[in-house]
Amino acid sequence: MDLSSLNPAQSRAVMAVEGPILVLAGAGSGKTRVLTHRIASLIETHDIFPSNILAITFTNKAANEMRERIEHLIGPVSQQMWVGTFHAICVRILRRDGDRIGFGNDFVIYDTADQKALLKVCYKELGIDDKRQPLKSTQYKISNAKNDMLTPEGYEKEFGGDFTERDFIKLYKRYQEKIKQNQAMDFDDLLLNTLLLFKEAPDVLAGYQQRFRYIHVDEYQDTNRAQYLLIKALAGKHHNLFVVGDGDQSIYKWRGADIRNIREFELDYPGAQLIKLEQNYRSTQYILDLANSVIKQNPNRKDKVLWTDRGKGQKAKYYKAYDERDEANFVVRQIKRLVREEGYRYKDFAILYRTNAQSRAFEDLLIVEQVAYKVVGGLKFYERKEIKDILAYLKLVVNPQDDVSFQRVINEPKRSIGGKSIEKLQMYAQERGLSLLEACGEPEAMALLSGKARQGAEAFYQIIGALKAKVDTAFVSTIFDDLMAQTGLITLYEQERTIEADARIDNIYEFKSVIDAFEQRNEAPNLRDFLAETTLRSDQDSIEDTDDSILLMTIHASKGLEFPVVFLVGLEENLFPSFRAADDPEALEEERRLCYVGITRAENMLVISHAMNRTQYGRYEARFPSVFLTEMDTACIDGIDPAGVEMPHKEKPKQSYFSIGKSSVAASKLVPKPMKPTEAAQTGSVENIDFVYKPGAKVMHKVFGSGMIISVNGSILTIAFDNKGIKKLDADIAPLKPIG
Ligand SMILES: Nc1ncnc2c1ncn2[C@@H]1O[C@H](COP(=O)(O)OP(=O)(O)OP(=O)(O)O)[C@@H](O)[C@H]1O
Ligand SMILES: [Mg+2]
Repeated sequence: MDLSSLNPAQSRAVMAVEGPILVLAGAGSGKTRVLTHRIASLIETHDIFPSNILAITFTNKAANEMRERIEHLIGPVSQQMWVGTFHAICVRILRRDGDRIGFGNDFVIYDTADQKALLKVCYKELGIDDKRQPLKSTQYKISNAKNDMLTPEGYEKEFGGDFTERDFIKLYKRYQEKIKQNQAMDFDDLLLNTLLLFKEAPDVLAGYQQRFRYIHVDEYQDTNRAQYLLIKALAGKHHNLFVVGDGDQSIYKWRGADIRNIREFELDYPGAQLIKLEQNYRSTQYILDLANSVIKQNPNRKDKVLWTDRGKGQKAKYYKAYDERDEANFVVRQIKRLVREEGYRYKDFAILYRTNAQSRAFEDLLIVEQVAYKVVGGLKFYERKEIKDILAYLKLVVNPQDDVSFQRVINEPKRSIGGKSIEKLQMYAQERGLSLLEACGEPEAMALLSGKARQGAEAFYQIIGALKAKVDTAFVSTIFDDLMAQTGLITLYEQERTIEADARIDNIYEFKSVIDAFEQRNEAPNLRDFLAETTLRSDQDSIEDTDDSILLMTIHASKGLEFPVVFLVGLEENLFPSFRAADDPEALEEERRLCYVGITRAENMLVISHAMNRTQYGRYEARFPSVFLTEMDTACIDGIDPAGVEMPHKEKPKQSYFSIGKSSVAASKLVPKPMKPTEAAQTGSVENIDFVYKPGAKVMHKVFGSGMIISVNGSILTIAFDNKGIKKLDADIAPLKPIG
């Protein structure tokens, strides 16, 4: 093992083999790197079998990187090593041994959208009004209960006395019954059921304890209770547990992460070695000092030393924007300049923001400017309708019990099966303990449906049946091709001849290439594993190294990553820190840690900005600069007034703020149409400004180029394109931008 690329403290961590070890260190000090090196060293120097090693990472991207690096070092035997996220590891365990707690290895995994669909059914059946008990909050509460290891019964015991909890308890119970009936698990169930398995089947646990002699966990500060218990169980025999983390980067408290797990590691694992790393290899000194000036405002933390020999570097740049469009304009102008003058590539830049909705202003401009960009975790590929439809078909092929998937696609494409028919099927199925798909195989049930619906249901049953027969022998790609041929999904979209349908077809082909890649990567590719992998895909996975694109993402999604240049935008009160932190000191501390994470992603250059006015939830209003700006050490920032940050002003910016070269966004042609804050707005995924298009206005289309609007009918625009003739497009979906 070559240790020359590690500093003494890092080498110590790599060479400490037995017993519990905690590496506690600030951002960019090489924690993840040490973890990877240690695994390689176990195999290379200490002759540990790869199959005795478990490594838990925070994202699938990190897992793949680790696997690749280790494969590079030791070759294909690394395949026997288990590397993955908590969820992926649990899936693997449950597929092998879930039968011991009543799960076949065919169970499907429900993502948040599936969860929502299932909850809707529960609301309906129980007659509970979602205005009184909002669906989103139920979803959140169920997840929290599960992270705290509370089953519906456990929850009832604890909180049943409180009448305001009554509806929630009913919903949680019904939800859990149904999910079990469907042979499904949501993300939290994966952890919970693994723990349950270990409790019910101690021999199974003993087997894994024996197998995983060396256990590793990255980003330990963000583990929740269930994850903590899982590690504790697995490490229960050999106690060779190697965890790395940084209390200052704990940013998932709202999802149940418990910072005590890291603080009390030495109590939980007596005799633990503590190793601290102090040299930072990522950033220059100004950036580190700036990060430190913010995080040191948090009470109850141990101050850490972090130094770098990369030199002082450049001070952070500061920009006070007039509004969010001016902010975007500034950022894009800077990026273009740096590419032009300093030899940066687009992929060297990351724009980090607090909420997803903020990406919109940047996207607007980047499209007009024709600069390649990627929104990480924004509009997720796997959340698009056509992809979810295909996934639902495939899930149903694997698991005929999956009623949620059945309802999603039974009438997609149209098979004349409406709500009434489904209700009839449901009644029939319920009485006999069948799934909806199974009911379609019963002549008696079919007799209940009208002629057309019956034909549709029978055809559907046949399609799924024929595919199911191939599941164990055929390639995933063959099953996919068959599915397309039998359902005619692509053909139908082709007949639509709209841009949206074309985009959907593109996405379906893109999906096919996902399958191809999966088959190339795996020795024995099968549909079950493929579905597990796609459902567990995390936000960071959409980043591809080869892309030369600017990356846009939330600070949460940037954890563990690094970029040569970082733009940290929207440093405003009630945005960053979030309005939720207004009168909650603990929430404010978490926001501050998030700010620390954001700053420490930067290698060479950091640019911070805020806007004096912003449209949020449809209202254009004056904004106050973030408290974090006032905490930052001004000696590390260029262009900021050391006397403090000024309050908002309302003067108009110079015209140049709005224009970059020829293709400027003409602010005057756009009439903002206020939108109500929706449920989605709270999760940050809503686009908060919408534009009214008028006849006569010029627009730019991503594919067709420039054109002029001839008429407007609702959201349907008729546009005469300069080179592509006249087309009708839906303003809500088409990749269109107004141009001046
Ligand atoms: N000894 C070293 N020599 C050279 N480069 C190093 C060394 N240690 C770490 N690095 C580099 O420093 C950067 C940061 O390392 P790494 O991502 O492992 O830090 P981290 O502590 O995990 O950061 P974070 O807290 O953000 O997850 C990486 O580019 C890594 O390759
Ligand atoms: Mg790391």
